[in-house]
Amino acid sequence: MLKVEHLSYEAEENGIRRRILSDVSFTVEDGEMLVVTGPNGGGKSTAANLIMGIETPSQGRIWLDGREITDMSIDERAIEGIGFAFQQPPRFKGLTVSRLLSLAAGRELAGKECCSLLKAVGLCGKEYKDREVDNTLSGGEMKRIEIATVFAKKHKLSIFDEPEAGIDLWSFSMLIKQFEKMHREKKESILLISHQERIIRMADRIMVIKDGAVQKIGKKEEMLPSLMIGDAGSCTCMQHRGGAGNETGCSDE
Ligand SMILES: Nc1ncnc2c1ncn2[C@@H]1O[C@H](COP(=O)(O)OP(=O)(O)OP(=O)(O)O)[C@@H](O)[C@H]1O
Repeated sequence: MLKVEHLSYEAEENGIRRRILSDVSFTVEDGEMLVVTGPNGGGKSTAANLIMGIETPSQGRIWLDGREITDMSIDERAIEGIGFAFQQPPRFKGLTVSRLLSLAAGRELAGKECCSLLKAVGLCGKEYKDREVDNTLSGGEMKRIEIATVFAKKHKLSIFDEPEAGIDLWSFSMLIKQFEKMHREKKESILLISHQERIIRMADRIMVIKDGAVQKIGKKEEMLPSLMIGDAGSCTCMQHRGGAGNETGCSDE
């Protein structure tokens, strides 16, 4: 279980300190899917970055399975069992996709394993596994490879920051199936940041972050009616309705 207590974050911009996140507390229970939504600039990614250790909180504490991780590095948190898919994934020139997946898995993956991870995100393994993780990959391809790196290993908590961003409808449908499978198996907790209705509807609980604070948190059934009429502070969750299912057309599994 993830427990976040009284998390605050301040950043300096042009010499002025600005409070980005203010007294945010919540939990993600074992096997639970918590979807975080809310208006742009509300502080969702900042909260995720603080959990992963990418940013340091000015106040507050974080625990994973009863162990405090607040002062741990990103690497230590990864070892503790947190997986993270960035909103804007970094690129690594000189590294192949299969090498990146092996690094993420923590062991050397066979070609077939790489192909099946890539297939799960709608990419043809044969075409992509030997490509470099550099600027030659499109934004959507990069995003899907990043998500595959999280699928490469079992975590206690997997965090996905707007997995839908830049992804076409067909690949999105495949992605949804993967999230549904993960959720059904309940082997790990999932924190998903999203504006997408289909993702929001998968949640056990929904949390709305607005103006750097938790505006609302509750069970999906209680939260959905107000979200769907835009009561959550111009929540944009109805913008992107997922498309029809499709396969990669890849025969390498
Ligand atoms: N290091 C920083 N320095 C200055 N401002 C920052 C910093 N990090 C975040 N911010 C600001 O904090 C606010 C929250 O940003 P954040 O990326 O967490 O929002 P978000 O809810 O994830 O938004 P979106 O839905 O658009 O992805 C934004 O106004 C952003 O510009």
